[in-house]
Amino acid sequence: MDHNGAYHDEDGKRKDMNDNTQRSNTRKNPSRPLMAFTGGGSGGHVFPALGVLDELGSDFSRKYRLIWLGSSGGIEERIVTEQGINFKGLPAGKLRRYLSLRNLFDALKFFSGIVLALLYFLKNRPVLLFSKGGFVSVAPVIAAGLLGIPVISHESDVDPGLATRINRRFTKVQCIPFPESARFYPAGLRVETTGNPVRKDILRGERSQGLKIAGFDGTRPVLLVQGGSLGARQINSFIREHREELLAHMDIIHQTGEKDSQRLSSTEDFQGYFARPFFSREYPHILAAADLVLSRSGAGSLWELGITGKPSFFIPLTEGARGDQMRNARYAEERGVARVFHQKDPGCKGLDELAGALITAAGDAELRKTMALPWSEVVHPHGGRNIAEIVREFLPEEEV
Ligand SMILES: CC(=O)N[C@H]1[C@@H](OP(=O)(O)OP(=O)(O)OC[C@H]2O[C@@H](n3ccc(=O)[nH]c3=O)[C@H](O)[C@@H]2O)O[C@H](CO)[C@@H](O)[C@@H]1O
Repeated sequence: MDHNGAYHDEDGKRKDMNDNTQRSNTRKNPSRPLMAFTGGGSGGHVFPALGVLDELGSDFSRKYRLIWLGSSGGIEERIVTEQGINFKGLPAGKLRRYLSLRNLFDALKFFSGIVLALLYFLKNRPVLLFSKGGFVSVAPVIAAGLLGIPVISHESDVDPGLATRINRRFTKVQCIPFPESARFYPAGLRVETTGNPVRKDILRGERSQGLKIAGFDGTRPVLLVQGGSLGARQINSFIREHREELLAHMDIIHQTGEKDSQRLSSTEDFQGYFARPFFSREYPHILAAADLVLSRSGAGSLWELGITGKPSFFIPLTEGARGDQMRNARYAEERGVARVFHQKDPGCKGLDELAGALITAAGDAELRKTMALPWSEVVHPHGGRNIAEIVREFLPEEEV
């Protein structure tokens, strides 16, 4: 990729950043060494790896074939193939924390995932496996560990998820977001505080483009409401309840997720309200148009809102989750860059205070500036570069 953000294909032809084949690696050339990636279950387990690939650059994509091992039909398959990266689907169950007959089927899927990954690796011998976590990553990581293929693992959250905890036995280097996260890993494992990688497109969004997509004229402050890669029912209910009150003070762009999109976008005739299930290539422009953001506190969103300096209001996902989003959100709030709201957690402001807080911030540009300023002390844009340096340590010398 050159400094203008354009890529060059194998014949040296320049490609625009909006070209779907920008990371194109689908041309088969078996003589090139293979680098494998794994992870999935949500966008948060895929998008950060694109930030690492951006830093490895077009030279790397010319010299290496890339393969992503994920669950067939999962969100990772769509994101990765959209980026022109080869995808291999593996059977992957869910890791449930309760008894269910489905656990038996999922255990079978899990073991067949290990066998399939072993067979794939034996045949194709990748030089390295980069794991972005999520349960689907466990089988390939175990297979790589058994075959002595080096594994670099990256965890985006303050504390590791179950997949990362299992994977660390097979991992050569564990990359973490914050220095405070190191305490969750055993002594003897090489742990590197790299930060979280963010895909470069995120910094290339244009406000005017975002306003155009939403059909807004930019005279009123814009609130972006987003629920992570899958949408968020609780946030959607909040917006349904308070939409008219909020629309009296601001325009709203709302990423609803697929499940709620019908219910919310059927009422799209509200003036100043624009809803879509998911923003794909437009997302950086949509983010650039936002003056303030109401969001889940997945680690991916947290870093992207941070490096683009957005005043942020979080409703962490807690139902059925291990509490990672609450810890991410609190980490940001303690450092003064976000406000955290929750229905049940007594340590947070209640949702009944949220509409008022958003209206106050929308009407006060100085307050928004004060809220956004300390972000640069919490996150940084070098996560991808830091991880790319570690990746290079493991590549055969003549290929780097
Ligand atoms: C339900 C679940 O397990 N959530 C986890 C998941 O978050 P999840 O994937 O839901 O959310 P994240 O905030 O981490 O990532 C969302 C990603 O989606 C992208 N985006 C979002 C909206 C949109 O319209 N278009 C778009 O491209 C954002 O740019 C971002 O990169 O992984 C995170 C990182 O491991 C964890 O912290 C979360 O706890």
